[in-house]
Amino acid sequence: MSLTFATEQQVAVAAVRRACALTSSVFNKLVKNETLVKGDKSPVTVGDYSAQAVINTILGRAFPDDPIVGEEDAADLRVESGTALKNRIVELANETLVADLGIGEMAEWGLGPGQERIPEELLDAIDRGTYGGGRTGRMWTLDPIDGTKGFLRGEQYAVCLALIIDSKVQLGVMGCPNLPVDATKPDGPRGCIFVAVRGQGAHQTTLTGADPVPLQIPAFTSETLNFLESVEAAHSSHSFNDRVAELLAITRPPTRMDSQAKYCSLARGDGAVYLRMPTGVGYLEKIWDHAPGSILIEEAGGIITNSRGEPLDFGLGRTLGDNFGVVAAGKEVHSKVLAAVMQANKEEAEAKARSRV
Ligand SMILES: Nc1ncnc2c1ncn2[C@@H]1O[C@H](COP(=O)(O)O)[C@@H](O)[C@H]1OP(=O)(O)O
Ligand SMILES: [Mg+2]
Ligand SMILES: [Mg+2]
Ligand SMILES: [Mg+2]
Repeated sequence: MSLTFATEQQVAVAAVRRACALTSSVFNKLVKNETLVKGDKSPVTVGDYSAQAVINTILGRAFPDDPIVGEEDAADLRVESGTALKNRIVELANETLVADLGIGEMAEWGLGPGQERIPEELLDAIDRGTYGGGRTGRMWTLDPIDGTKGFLRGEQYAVCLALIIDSKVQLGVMGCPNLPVDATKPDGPRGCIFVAVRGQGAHQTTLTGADPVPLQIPAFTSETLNFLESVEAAHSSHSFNDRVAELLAITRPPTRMDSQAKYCSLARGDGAVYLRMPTGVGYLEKIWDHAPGSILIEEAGGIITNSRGEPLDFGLGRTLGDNFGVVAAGKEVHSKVLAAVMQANKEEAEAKARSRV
């Protein structure tokens, strides 16, 4: 393991880039009967499974000893009723793995012509993602498609991969195939990869790895402040954000966007604050939904905490534990937002107490 994580970065970027090519092609070919419904009712597509198969295959070859905390598992593909889906996933994953080598890619990672896997190897690769996480050791965390709802709507989604060592995120790579390269040109070219390495900063490239641009969260004035928030009202409280915006006298409307693309947008200054407060249904946030985004924000000069001002804890297992939300912003803005979040929380608690008497 090198201290600069140069190889890890190269492998992670290659894995995310290939997965982005796959998910884009799945979207273009997507037909309804290729969408499964998982126990949690979230739309799980053929894209989730095949992207996880591709990324875990590459990680497994490059770093055979590293465990992976991934969102998906192959259980539904190992039963008779999953055969058609499995065949489609095997075909797509292999198509992606055997594509010609791109910039910085190596055949020894199992990439390039002639590197097809048998179905069992690909299902096992998906199941490399079942690691439970924990306080110590080196591990990857993967969300093959974050923002499945955005993906299915043809809007924002992200392929998200991070390396965690002893509970601390050291490397984050996110691919956003539908994100405009330049937010001021929404109709311009789309597709970006975001990379952050602990102590080495953050940058954005195109999906092919071209045109690297360093990322630094800019300063915002009270007139330019605005929020980035989920599209889905079930995923974070829109009304809470409205109250915080009111307390901060924010006049610009929030930008609603699915997935960790919100972290990417924040890191390059498209929006000023990412606020994600629980909706009160007991949902626990997963580490793969925040690990790469959190290092991107920190390396772009920002701060990310929960609503109590504490750092997110990536050492608790597959989840972040008790859900106190997420507050991410540039350094100066973060403290102001946190104070307003605490004020809005206090008001909510007081209103609840009043309704009880
Ligand atoms: N009740 C919930 N509260 C918060 N996040 C949720 C909830 N249900 C699902 N999610 C997760 O929110 C993330 C997307 O967030 P956003 O709406 O900001 O794009 C997804 O990872 C999604 O998980 P999943 O991938 O299992 O669907
Ligand atoms: Mg999901
Ligand atoms: Mg997710
Ligand atoms: Mg997902």
